[in-house]
Amino acid sequence: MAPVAVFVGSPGAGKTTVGSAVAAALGVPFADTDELIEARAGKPIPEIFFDDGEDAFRAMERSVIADALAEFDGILSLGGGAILDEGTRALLASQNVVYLSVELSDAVKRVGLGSGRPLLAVNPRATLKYLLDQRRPLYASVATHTIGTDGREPEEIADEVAALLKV
Ligand SMILES: Nc1ncnc2c1ncn2[C@@H]1O[C@H](COP(=O)(O)OP(=O)(O)O)[C@@H](O)[C@H]1O
Ligand SMILES: O=C(O)C1=C[C@@H](OP(=O)(O)O)[C@@H](O)[C@H](O)C1
Ligand SMILES: [Mg+2]
Repeated sequence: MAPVAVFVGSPGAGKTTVGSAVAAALGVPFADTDELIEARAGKPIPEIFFDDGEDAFRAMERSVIADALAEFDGILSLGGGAILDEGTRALLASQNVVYLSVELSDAVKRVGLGSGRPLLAVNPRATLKYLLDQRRPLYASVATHTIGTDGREPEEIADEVAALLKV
C-alpha cells in the first residue's frame, strides 16, 4: 500500500486545500501530516516547536511520513518544511510527488495573518522569501509533477491534478 500521491510545496502553496479537493474528486481518503503529527504529539504544532524545538518536530514529521507512506492509500499532504530533512527526501524517492509551486506575493497573501505556522509568526514576508529561496531546489528535486498555482483558484488546480492522477 502506498499513497496515490504526495503533495509538497511552500506554506501557502495550497497543499492542504488542493490535496483535500483532489482526494474528494478521486474518491480516495485524504491525510495531512501536520494533523497526524498533532495527533501523535497530543498538542498543536506551535506548541511542539515551542516546547521541543524544530529538530524534534522534523524527526516526528519524518517518522509520521514513513508510517503514512507504508500504510496510507490516498492523498497525503506534507508540511512545507518536510523536504528539509534528508531522510524524508529519500523516503519520497519512490513516490508520485506533486509539487504545488507558488511565488512570494501569492504565498504571503494566502498565509496572511493566520496562526498555526510558528516559523511565520514574526515578519512573514521576509521569512517566506528566505524559505522559498532555500527550498525551491529541494521541492524540485523530489517532484514528479510541478503545478504552478499563482493567480489560480484551488478548484481549477485540483481539477488539473485530479486529471493528471487519473491517467
Ligand atoms: N490557489 C489558491 N488561491 C487562493 N487561496 C488559496 C489557494 N490555495 C490555498 N489558498 C488559501 O490559502 C491558505 C493556505 O492554504 P493551505 O491549503 O493551508 O496551504 P498549505 O497547506 O500549502 O500551507 C488557505 O486559507 C487557503 O484557503
Ligand atoms: O514550512 C514549514 O516549515 C512548516 C509548514 C507547516 O505546514 P504548511 O506548509 O501546510 O503550512 C507546518 O508543517 C509547520 O508549521 C512548519
Ligand atoms: Mg498545510
